[in-house]
Order: sequence, then C-alpha cells, then structure tokens
Amino acid sequence: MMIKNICCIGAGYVGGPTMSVIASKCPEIRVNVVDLNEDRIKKWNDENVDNIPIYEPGLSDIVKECRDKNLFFSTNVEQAISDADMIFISVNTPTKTYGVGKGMAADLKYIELCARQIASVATNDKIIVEKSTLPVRTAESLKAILDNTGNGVKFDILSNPEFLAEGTAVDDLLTPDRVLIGGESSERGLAAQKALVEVYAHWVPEDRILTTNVWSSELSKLTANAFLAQRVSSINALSELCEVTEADVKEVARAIGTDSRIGPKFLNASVGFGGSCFQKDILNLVYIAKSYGLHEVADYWEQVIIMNDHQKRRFAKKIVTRLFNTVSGKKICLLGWAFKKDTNDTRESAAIYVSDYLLNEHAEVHVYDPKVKRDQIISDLLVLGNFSKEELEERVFTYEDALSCANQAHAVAIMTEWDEFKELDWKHVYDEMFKPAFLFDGRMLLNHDEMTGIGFQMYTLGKG
Ligand SMILES: NC(=O)C1=CN([C@@H]2O[C@H](COP(=O)(O)OP(=O)(O)OC[C@H]3O[C@@H](n4cnc5c(N)ncnc54)[C@H](O)[C@@H]3O)[C@@H](O)[C@H]2O)C=CC1
Ligand SMILES: O=C(O)[C@H]1O[C@H](OP(=O)(O)OP(=O)(O)OC[C@H]2O[C@@H](n3ccc(=O)[nH]c3=O)[C@H](O)[C@@H]2O)[C@H](O)[C@@H](O)[C@@H]1O
Repeated sequence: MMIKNICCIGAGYVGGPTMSVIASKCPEIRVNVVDLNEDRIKKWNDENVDNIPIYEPGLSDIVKECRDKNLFFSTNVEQAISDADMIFISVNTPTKTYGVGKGMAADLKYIELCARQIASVATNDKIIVEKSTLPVRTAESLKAILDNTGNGVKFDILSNPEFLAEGTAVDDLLTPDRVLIGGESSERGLAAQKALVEVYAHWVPEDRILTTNVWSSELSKLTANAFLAQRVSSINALSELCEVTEADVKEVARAIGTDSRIGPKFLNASVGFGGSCFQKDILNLVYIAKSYGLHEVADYWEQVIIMNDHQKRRFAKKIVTRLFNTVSGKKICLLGWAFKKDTNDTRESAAIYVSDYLLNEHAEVHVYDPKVKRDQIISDLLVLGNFSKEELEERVFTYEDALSCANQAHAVAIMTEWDEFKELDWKHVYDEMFKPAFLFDGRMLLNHDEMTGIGFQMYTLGKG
C-alpha cells in the first residue's frame, strides 16, 4: 500500500519537526498537521518562518521549502482525519495531575480523545501510528475504542516512537540511529508495518528501520529514556563525590567514556536533567512496574528521579551556603532558562526549581535566556504554586542580554549551556559585579582556572 495522505494530530515539538522532515523527504505525500491550539497553528503558518512556534536549528528552512506545497498546518482536525490513509498521533501525554496514578501515570485523555475523534470521522480503513510516548499496551485500549465504531471501518495500529532530542531534532530526524516500528504479525499488521517502513525508506537506510511487535516498541521508548536519564543521574551522583574527594567529574567521565562498552556520550554532569520527557517517562515506567506488583523494579528506576531532584536542590543550596548562608535581598543572576541549549523549551528545566528555591530564600532572581521570554519564565514559576503572580512580577527580573543581567549581581549561575555564555567577556562581568563575585557553573561550561584567575569565587559542578 502506497501512502498518499498523512495526517498528524498534534503540532508540537514532535509533530511539527517530524512531519516537516517527512514532507521534505516524501514530496509525493501530502502531510496535514493539525492541532486544537489555534495560536500554535497560526504561528506555524506565519508568513515569516522565523516565527514558527518551535525553535530548532534548521527547522524553519524545511518549513519554508515545504509549507503550502505538501505540508499544511491547520485546525481542521476532522477534514485531515477523513482525508488520510495514515494518521500519526503526536499529542502530549503528560504525567497525571489528578485521580488514580496522580503524579506518576501518563495522562492518556488526549490520546483517547484522538481515538474517539478518528473513530467518529473515519469512513475508510486507516493506519493509526502511535508517535506519542505511551505506556506499554496502550495500543490495546486504542484498538478497543477504534474497533467499536460499528461502521465496518478497519484500523491497523502501529507503534512508532520518536527518539529525537530537542535542539538537534532536525539532524536526529534526517539521520536517525534507528527508526522503530512495532506492529501486529497478522497479514494486515505486516502490510501496515511495510507501508510505514516505505515512508521512512525514502531517506533512512533499511537496516536502520527496526520492526518489532507492538509491545516491544512501546516499551523500548520508555526504556531508552530511562537508560539515558539513568546515565545522567549516575554521573551526577558521582559529581557530588568528586567535589568532596578532589576528583574532577569531567576527568572521570572522560576516563570511563573511552571504554567502548560505556561510551563517551551522555556523561555530562549537570545541574539536573530537565525536559518534558525523562521525568514523565520514568515515572510512567515506575507506575507500570508497580501496577504489575514489581516493586523492586519500580524502586530501582525511581532512584533516577530521586537523584535528579537531589542534584537540583544541591546546586541551589550550594549558592546559598557559599554566599555566607544568606541570599536574602541579593541579586542572583541566572544565565539560561531552557532545559538545554538550542531550544526554547523550558519544561521541567532545572532553572525553574533552582529559582523557586532561591526565591524561597528571599533572593531577587535575575534571568537571561536567548530564546525564552519573560512570560514563559513567570508562568513556569507560577506552576510550582509557591508564589503569586504579583510576587513573581516583583522579584523576578528578565533581560535581553547576559551582561545587563549580571550587572551588580552578587552571584552568577550558569543554568543552560548556551554557546554564547562561553564567549561572554567574563572580565567585564566580574568588574560589574559585587565583590566577592561568585560564579556557579552548573554546566561545566567555563574554564575553572581561567575564571578563578579573573578573580571569581568559582564553583564548577563536580570539581573538588
Ligand atoms: N518533546 C520531545 O522532544 C519528544 C516528545 N515525545 C513524545 O511525543 C508526544 C508529544 O510531545 P510534544 O510534541 O513535546 O508535545 P507538545 O505539547 O509540544 O505538543 C502536543 C500538541 O498536541 C495538541 N493536542 C492535544 N490533544 C489534541 C487533540 N485531541 N487534537 C488535536 N491536537 C491536540 C496540543 O494542543 C499540542 O500542541 C509526547 O507523548 C512526548 O512524550 C517523544 C520524543 C521526543
Ligand atoms: O522522549 C523524549 O522527549 C526525548 O528525550 C530526550 O531528549 P531531550 O529531552 O529533548 O534532550 P536530551 O538531550 O536528552 O537532554 C535531556 C536533559 O538531560 C540533560 N543532560 C543530557 C546529557 C548529559 O550528558 N547531561 C545532561 O545533564 C540535558 O541538559 C537536558 O536537561 C532523549 O535524548 C530523546 O532521545 C527522546 O526522544
């Protein structure tokens, strides 16, 4: 079966970039990306492609090339469903904030809504692709909803989790380590799987397209994120030990990373991992393990989150203790708010938690991030519920450049590893700060000795 028309429900960090790359690599396929969020769709259609709602290096060029040729963004969900042979579900699956599984399980209400909408609109057979990250065995529930439409339409469900990382989404999509497609082993299931393999085979070598059963595919996504986050928590745990033993976590990471069995990637100690998925997906894995009565398995993975929370708190506490045990009324400059460089996404960013801690200690928080606007910063802090909007508006200050942000600060803390922070005139920053001038490098971005040479009271994460 040749796919001619794809619909993607959800125009977010996954749906937007993924569909843009499919449209660019498959000019004969019409790709309709739909979302309920009118504002988001309006931005995807903005005449100036630099205003698209998601910042990813290289993305605006692809959107410019394909938009209104074979790539369309709209809020007309029903029409797009009706026209499609293949429907990707790329909606959000956040951690539940209410009811059974609150704080752990994935909230599948958006997924179920999609399924019901597809079931009510479809008049011909369709392949449904789970692109969102889902608990293992979600396809079963989807099938139950879709198969009960009573109008004879047949649905084949595939699991095709996405492994892109933000900040490198376009490169990750263009040259993925692998594409994973889980399907049923029935004749129809295999045909559906083949149809999706053919879409990716436009640009991905076939030996990188893995096919599995649906459950392995669903579970592999949660597992991949759990393993990646575990590496960060492992190196972060060691960073604390390095600090008290005069070892240097950068050197330790290099030393262990040269072992080909361990590998060099994902060994950067940090102020704590953030992003929309690591925490949510591990909590989901923990919840699933618990629901099968596998308590040791659940506890094992939960420790990755516990370590991450500790790392964020430890960094914030370090700022307070180094500043003579009080930051009350002091100006603390945070450089970076996004959860990593090259993205405007701030979900679960360590900067949010560190700021909340500092505000609680009565500090003034001054923030600069090259891609994050003030409204986002205030609303991220508001979600934690510890301060009112009025208090935040009064005690959180935001800037258009790093130098103004650091001016007259008691301490500067690097929260995100933006390249431009490496290039800052640090001597100038030092000259304009209160003395002693404290610099906290939560990303091991700067040369410790050089900064100490300038005069900073320097703390580099993981350095004894
Ligand atoms: N952000 C990332 O880097 C990655 C995310 N994922 C997974 O992909 C999924 C989507 O994540 P993001 O794109 O980051 O989320 P997002 O929140 O950026 O985008 C989801 C979009 O779906 C829309 N939506 C929700 N329900 C809808 C409905 N019934 N009809 C139409 N639109 C609807 C929302 O308005 C929103 O714009 C999640 O399951 C996530 O775990 C997987 C890999 C990477
Ligand atoms: O499911 C998802 O959402 C995605 O989650 C992560 O991607 P992402 O969260 O976008 O970014 P990462 O590069 O994984 O970084 C996550 C967090 O870990 C931190 N990190 C990463 C690597 C490292 O060595 N140290 C470290 O602290 C980053 O700064 C960031 O805060 C995975 O890398 C993707 O494969 C996956 O598709």
